[in-house]
Amino acid sequence: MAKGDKQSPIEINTKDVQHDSSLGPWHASYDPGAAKTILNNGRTCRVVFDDMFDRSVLRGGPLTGAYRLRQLHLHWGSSDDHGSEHVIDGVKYAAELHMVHWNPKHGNFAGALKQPDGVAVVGIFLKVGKNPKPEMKRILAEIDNIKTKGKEAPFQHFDPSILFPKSRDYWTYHGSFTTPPCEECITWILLREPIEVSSDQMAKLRTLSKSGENEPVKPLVDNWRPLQPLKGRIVRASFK
Ligand SMILES: NS(=O)(=O)c1nc2c(F)c(F)c(F)c(F)c2s1
Ligand SMILES: [Zn+2]
Repeated sequence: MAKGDKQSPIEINTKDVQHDSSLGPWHASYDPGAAKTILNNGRTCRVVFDDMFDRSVLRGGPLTGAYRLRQLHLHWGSSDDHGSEHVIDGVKYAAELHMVHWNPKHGNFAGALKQPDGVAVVGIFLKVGKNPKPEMKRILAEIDNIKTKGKEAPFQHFDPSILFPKSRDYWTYHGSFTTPPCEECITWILLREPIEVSSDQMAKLRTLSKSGENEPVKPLVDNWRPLQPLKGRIVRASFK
């Protein structure tokens, strides 16, 4: 897979993006009761949702049908000047949040990974600024409970749509998981407007360790994949 021609992440050069007037708005209708746990899997910090039914779904935009929210996670750097996976006109953000949804017409998540329309990921850029979004506090407050690899804590009554920026403007393209085995099953929906976090919040994220409880601390940082070749793909924009 990783040698395919639809790999992610990519750099988005906005001069090459094509506005597509047929791209409508996307809609997330999430059930706060679907949130279950937050965990440190040694590679990222992940919030897991109940995806047995269509409780929390994403629809519209470039998608056909309703995609179920399965998990959200983040990628970040060892300092505030980098960390995002996608890069916009050379700009790297401090972090990138991914909300992972899958298409139930493929039966289950494992089946969806094998399909080009199997998975939809909403990507939100995190920018270090002066007025951090209070909604990020809930996730960061849990960091102390999941410091080491394998640690998991209950994470309930959480509606991740509170993390969305004001604007719904997005870029979309077909790509892959950014972690091995990098299946090319993702419709990426990258939001143009970043949300703000504080430098202290980024420092908090960097206190996560990728090693287990009784092992020497190895800071969980720089869990982003390098840019992949565009290979002729078109990135479309929902906005002019
Ligand atoms: N960074 S990503 O492209 O959003 C992304 N990677 C993965 C991955 F490697 C997995 F094994 C997995 F089960 C996922 F749900 C995702 S979602
Ligand atoms: Zn990711």
